[in-house]
Amino acid sequence: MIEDYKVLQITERREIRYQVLNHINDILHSMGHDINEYELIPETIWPSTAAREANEIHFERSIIVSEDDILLHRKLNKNQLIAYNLITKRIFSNKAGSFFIDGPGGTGKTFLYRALLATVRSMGYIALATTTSSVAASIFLGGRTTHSRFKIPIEIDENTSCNISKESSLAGLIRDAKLIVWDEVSMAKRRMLNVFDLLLKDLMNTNALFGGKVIVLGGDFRQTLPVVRYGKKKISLAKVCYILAFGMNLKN
Ligand SMILES: Nc1ncnc2c1ncn2[C@@H]1O[C@H](COP(=O)(O)OP(=O)(O)OP(=O)(O)O)[C@@H](O)[C@H]1O
Repeated sequence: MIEDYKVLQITERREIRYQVLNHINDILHSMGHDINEYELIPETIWPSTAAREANEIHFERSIIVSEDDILLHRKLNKNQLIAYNLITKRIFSNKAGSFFIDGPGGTGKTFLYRALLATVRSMGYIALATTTSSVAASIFLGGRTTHSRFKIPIEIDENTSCNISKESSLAGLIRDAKLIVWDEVSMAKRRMLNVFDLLLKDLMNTNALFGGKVIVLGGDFRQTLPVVRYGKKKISLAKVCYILAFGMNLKN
């Protein structure tokens, strides 16, 4: 490998060594490892952005669901079970579906998402868990902010699009996802929904809402429901999503 780098006319030995270690680290990252964990070299090698992404994708594709989570669906209450059955039916019949779990904090939304994610993942499929805020993202296994998972810029305007190439492994992961959960959607800018919708349409090569995927949005929209651009019109999510209202507080 060192000889390969010499061809690139890098003359300094230290720089060649550094480039080679970086390259090895990138390969290890694609397999879910990091060169520093082996304690073979004194310096710390930081992974490149591409390697970090490869590592995350490896993680998403190999999530192991705990026994407890696999059994969560058996504990669902009546409202949660109705939602769970409707959503899983769409997922496993390969049909599109947009659902909106509408409920204030403490009404069992997260519990339902965890049951759905566990069911899909335990069958070897990809399910992506995202939330608008980073604090909430940490509740889920593999949880990420929606901005970071779909590379949606923080500052968005009419012309914003996501920074994901169609050929990238991240695009492949999103295309493969049987389920995408986005909690706290009520805290996101409305335009973010449009950008998300356009990304999925583009990746799935279709004009169907959210690329024809099964999408579970959640949040508390007592006063307003967000709008999303559908074709050329802007329409309320209430018109295109199956709304499932959770009302009873389950805390304590
Ligand atoms: N079916 C259930 N069986 C047992 N406990 C449940 C069930 N559903 C929810 N809970 C519990 O009720 C509490 C509130 O549920 P959960 O966190 O899912 O609500 P939430 O709507 O997501 O609220 P928040 O937005 O504040 O997180 C949690 O402690 C959760 O473990």
